[in-house]
Amino acid sequence: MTDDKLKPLREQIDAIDAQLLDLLNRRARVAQAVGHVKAETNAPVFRPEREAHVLQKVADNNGGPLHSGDVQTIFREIMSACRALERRVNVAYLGPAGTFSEQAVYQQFGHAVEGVPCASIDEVFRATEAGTADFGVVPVENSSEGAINRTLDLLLQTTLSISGELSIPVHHSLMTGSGNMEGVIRICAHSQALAQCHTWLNQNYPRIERQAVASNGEAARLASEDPTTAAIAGEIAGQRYNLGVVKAHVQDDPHNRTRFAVIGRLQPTPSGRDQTSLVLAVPNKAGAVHNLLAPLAKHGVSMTRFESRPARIGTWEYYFYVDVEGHAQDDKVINALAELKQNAAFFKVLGSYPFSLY
Ligand SMILES: C=C(O[C@@H]1C=C(C(=O)O)C=C[C@H]1O)C(=O)O
Repeated sequence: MTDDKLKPLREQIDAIDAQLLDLLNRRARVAQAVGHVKAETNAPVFRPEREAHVLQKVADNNGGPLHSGDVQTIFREIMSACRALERRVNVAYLGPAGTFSEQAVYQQFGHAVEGVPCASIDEVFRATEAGTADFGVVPVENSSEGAINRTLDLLLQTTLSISGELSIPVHHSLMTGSGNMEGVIRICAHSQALAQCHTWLNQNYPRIERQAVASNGEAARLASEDPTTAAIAGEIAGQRYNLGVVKAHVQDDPHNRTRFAVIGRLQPTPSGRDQTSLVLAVPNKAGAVHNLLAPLAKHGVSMTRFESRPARIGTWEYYFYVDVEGHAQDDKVINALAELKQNAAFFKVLGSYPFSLY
């Protein structure tokens, strides 16, 4: 009876799917043509400002009932597949497979990319600088634990630019091979993850040893090989290593998120909704930080982030990591940066890139 009613509706869906498939392949052929034009001039395959534009347009034009965020996810994957016909881009990230960094790669580039898992954040920078990878994805900041210092230090020295940013929700689970805690004598995770679950662990497993390891993916791998080890990691890492969930959502903050930067040689052109990241240092004298930032207000440039990091030269001097709204090619940003540079003892533009949708 139900099936009788479903049959004509499913026939409609089949007919629409056939049209969608045809349209998708028409789009793909145009992307191939774009690829040929780019190949002639050696132009970059991945254009984040153009992809940001396409995603903004589909959200603006979306008449529903599909949610705009879901439509954007679909179009992210369509563009990823089309881009892969031009060339599959390689993206380095903090591995092993199954980490939140890998999830961030797919959220930014879609799934039609070649992920290059690296053993450390340093190696992500090295692989991208050496050209083994076209881009790298590195964690910059966690909403509970603050800045990822190693990334900030490496950004200071690198010849690469920031060409994008994104943030993803970070939910941790406690997992073991058996799915329970019997016989478990240690809980492994990356030090950031242990810190993000600190209160929960103190309340629930105060007597079990905690061991920091290179990544949550590595913790999941260890737990899969040793019944006395539990891992704290994302569920994707747990699935990859066949772990059972003892308890989901063990992070202290339910809204825990991590922000990632995309690093590469590409310097995106203005998309209309951009952000610029800078590093600055000031001479060590009274009022210096205030003077340093005054040009931003003067030229109407909003600051969206301000982070300090010791210069580690033995004195109380700091590098300031500053994000501002706008692209380094926008007139008011050009003027503000020129003045900032005059007052700064150190000045580096890390990159201008489209504002993240996430
Ligand atoms: C097709 C292009 O190449 C890539 C694929 C895009 C797409 O599928 O819409 C958009 C930007 C590029 O990352 C392009 O540059 O227009």
